[in-house]
Amino acid sequence: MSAKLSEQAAKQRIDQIKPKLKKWSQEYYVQDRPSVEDDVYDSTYQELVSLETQYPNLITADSPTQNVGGKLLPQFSKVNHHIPLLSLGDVFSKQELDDFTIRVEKNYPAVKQFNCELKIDGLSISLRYENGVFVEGSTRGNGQIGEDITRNLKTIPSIPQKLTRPITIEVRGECYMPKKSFAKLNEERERNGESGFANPRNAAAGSLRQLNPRITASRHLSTFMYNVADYNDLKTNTQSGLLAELNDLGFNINPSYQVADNLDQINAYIDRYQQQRDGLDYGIDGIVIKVNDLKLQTKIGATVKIPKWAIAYKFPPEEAET
Ligand SMILES: NC(=O)c1cc2c(N)ncc(C(N)=O)c2s1
Repeated sequence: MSAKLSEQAAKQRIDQIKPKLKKWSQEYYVQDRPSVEDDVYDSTYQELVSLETQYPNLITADSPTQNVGGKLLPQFSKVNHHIPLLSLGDVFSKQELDDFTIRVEKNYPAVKQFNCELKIDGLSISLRYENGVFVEGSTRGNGQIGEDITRNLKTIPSIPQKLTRPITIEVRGECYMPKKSFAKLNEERERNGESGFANPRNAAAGSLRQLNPRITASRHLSTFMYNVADYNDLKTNTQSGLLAELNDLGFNINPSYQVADNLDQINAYIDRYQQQRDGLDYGIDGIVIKVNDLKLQTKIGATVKIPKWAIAYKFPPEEAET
């Protein structure tokens, strides 16, 4: 929490921050060409959240903290997410992570396990299946309304057109561009005199939000699925079991998830993947720690924007390549 500013100073700072975050958000979500690194956006956003928490009367409806994500591209028809795609609360230190797990276990003593998962640096997507058949896919958009990109998603090999069981389900995950594909794409674009994408996340977003599915198909995109909009048709009652069941249904699941019984195991997982991230063929910008029991997730619930049973531990920004 920043040092306590006077209300007037806080208002001045908030009035400085909001236009910056809106500009950066527009660049990031709509043009896929951000002018600042994620950690600059994240830390400025957290400063706004901290100031608005200190002075809730300074929160305005147009504040970036009051809506998730960017504008929708008018060329795509819209999809209403009946169960909103939430964002994630972020922590930037192990102390803050410790505070999160202690708070959850204090308020919900029944919590015994967390599930640790890699935070994939891609574009959030939602896939809807009816009786086991892929019927609709969309971007997160602002969490409530997304863009219908079904035709583009149908070109991605890791997205099953038909599940191994005829169930009706809505699954959420991340679409990403492998680092090797990103490097080849930028080499090709530069050979053709086009500007390269800033990073694999922007390349994935730019490739998914193409009007021509054939361009999407040429971009070697892949997916890792990790959440379900509702758990009705599933047999499992844990997050780790959910991932195994999604895998059995035919989805691509990131295999690096791990159940943790205590904070030491969570910290060991974080250290392991902070070291291994450069060797992965996909970008990760942190770790997602979730209460493992699905019924407890539901009991703990969410705010209007983020789940209270999960947190994202964000890695420090990678050293800029000299
Ligand atoms: N915004 C979100 O809720 C999430 C975003 C992400 C992400 N980018 N990568 C992995 C996970 C995960 N394993 O849950 C989540 S959850």
